[in-house]
Amino acid sequence: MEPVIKVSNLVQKIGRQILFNGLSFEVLPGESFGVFGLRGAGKTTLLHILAGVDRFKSGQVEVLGYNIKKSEKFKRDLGLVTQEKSLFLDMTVVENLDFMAALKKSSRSDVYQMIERYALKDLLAEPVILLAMGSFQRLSLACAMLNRPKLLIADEIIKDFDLYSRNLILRELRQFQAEGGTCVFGFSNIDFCEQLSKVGWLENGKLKVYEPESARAEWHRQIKLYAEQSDSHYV
Ligand SMILES: Nc1ncnc2c1ncn2[C@@H]1O[C@H](COP(=O)(O)OP(=O)(O)OP(=O)(O)O)[C@@H](O)[C@H]1O
Repeated sequence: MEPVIKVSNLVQKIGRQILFNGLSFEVLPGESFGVFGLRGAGKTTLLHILAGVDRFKSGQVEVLGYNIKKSEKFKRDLGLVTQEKSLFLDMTVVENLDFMAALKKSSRSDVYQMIERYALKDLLAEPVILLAMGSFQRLSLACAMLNRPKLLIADEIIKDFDLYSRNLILRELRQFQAEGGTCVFGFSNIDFCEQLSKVGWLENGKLKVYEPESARAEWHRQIKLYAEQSDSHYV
């Protein structure tokens, strides 16, 4: 099975800081790969490299069969949800969908399907800036899915928002994977492990791959160790 993502010896520097010191890993078709790490570990930077947004210092990155330094064709089959608000805030919901659909050469029926699937019908005339966080995230994912991608890259897709939006988004992600889609998520809440098939843990410039349950166990081990060390300072 050819990997959807193949990263070999990836090095990234920001100023003098070495953020990635030779990362190598693969993501297989249909996998749900979560990139985990503490604040500033480089989750967003790694996702942006995989999406072809950020340049990188050295190493090789292949996405959907393309060396991303040589070809941008992989972007046709990519859906992206970034961490910061990445819709047009001063346009309405339907204007965002229409504009994204035009860029991605999606059909009218794709737009209608997204409106239906992401329960956006009653929000079409709303300016995006007025949307509640859950609705905003439903629209972000709908826009990312307009081109029927093979690979979804999404940074902190589940946030602290309403349960309806959370359940709808998780349902759609499961459906996407059931149809053969591959996902890469950036996440910082360990409970998100439930949604994943693999976890890539970023720490000190390296990435270690865990089964989700082992990542959760490692997180709780570190928390316990940290609490014990903090307690011993006060003895
Ligand atoms: N454009 C930039 N200029 C300078 N420093 C940057 C830039 N982008 C990222 N950094 C630094 O690189 C490091 C990694 O940032 P990144 O946002 O990728 O981490 P993260 O794991 O996603 O963090 P968070 O959980 O806070 O989102 C941080 O130290 C950040 O300050």
